Amino acid sequence: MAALRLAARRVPMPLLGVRSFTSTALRQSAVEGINSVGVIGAGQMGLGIALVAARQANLPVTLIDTSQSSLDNALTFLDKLLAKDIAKSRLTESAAASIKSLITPTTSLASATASADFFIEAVPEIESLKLSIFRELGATAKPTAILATNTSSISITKIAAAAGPSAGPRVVATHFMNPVPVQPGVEIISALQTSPDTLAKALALTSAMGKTPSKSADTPGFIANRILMPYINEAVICLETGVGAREDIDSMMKNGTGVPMGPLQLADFIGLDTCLAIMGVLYRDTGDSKYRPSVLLQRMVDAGWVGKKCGKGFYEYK
Ligand SMILES: NC(=O)c1ccc[n+]([C@@H]2O[C@H](COP(=O)([O-])OP(=O)(O)OC[C@H]3O[C@@H](n4cnc5c(N)ncnc54)[C@H](O)[C@@H]3O)[C@@H](O)[C@H]2O)c1
Repeated sequence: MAALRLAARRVPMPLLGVRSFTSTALRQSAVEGINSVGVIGAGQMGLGIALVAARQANLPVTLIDTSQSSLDNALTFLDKLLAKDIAKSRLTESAAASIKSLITPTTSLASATASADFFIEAVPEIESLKLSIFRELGATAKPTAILATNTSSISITKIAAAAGPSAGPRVVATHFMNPVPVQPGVEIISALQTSPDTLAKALALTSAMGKTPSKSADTPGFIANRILMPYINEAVICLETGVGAREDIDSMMKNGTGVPMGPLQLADFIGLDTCLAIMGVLYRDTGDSKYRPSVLLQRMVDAGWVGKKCGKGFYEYK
């Protein structure tokens, strides 16, 4: 339950009104050699990662998404998050404006490859998509750039192989927890190819982003999802087989284990498509039937009811 207890923690945001934001020219990087970050994918994880890179590490971020509407939604959400912190006196208006000015949205990956020293990929959990992005990064990013993935379950070694032999040692996983601005945990996963320098830079940058990194081996699900996903999957099986109603399942786990939300609501927040993809990897890569995804989870995804991000999952969202 360590992962769940972690999820229950609420971390106070630092008072950034007193922090000085400097111009790009004067900026002192928190991590040697890392002066700018490229975040690929502006969904719920990518936006959060971009925000903490700008806010905590004070680094300029290029936020790349192939969908203009995803970028528009991300910027609207960013404004909302910053406004909330201004309203709670956790941020001054000028600090919020500085943070926002550090984030540059674009639909073109090519526009970031010449400048970014550290990429963090956060596109959907689709293996072929991630492999094609790392193939491109391996061929076009700066020869010193660190290439990190936020994958929840896909083999980092396979992703590093796609980047090619010269880029492979610079590939690593920085697996942030959701919601990124709130959760302090991040898993750092090394591929077989990852060099000690890449690992050190990933640990240093995530620490500068205000996170507490834990190292994990490149095994299916790593630490967090090896523990969390079977728990969520079992909750869906409980619903499917009539062991309990959704409210009873969530209420029991919430009030019985001290987590901030029950497993079905948490699945809605993560995205049922993401949960299904992770269970699929755990099942396929271990061959162990204890990881078989629940039929109901598959059917919810078939229906397009993938959780909070689409307005409907196990619960409805406006
Ligand atoms: N949701 C979670 O709780 C959670 C937690 C930890 C890790 N992750 C992992 O983070 C990654 C992203 O998850 P998410 O929940 O943010 O997904 P999401 O669906 O919210 O966002 C993905 C974004 O990627 C964009 N995209 C698709 N193809 C692209 C491309 N070729 N180039 C650039 N952008 C592209 C989409 O337009 C979308 O905006 C996944 O690998 C997921 O497993 C998710």
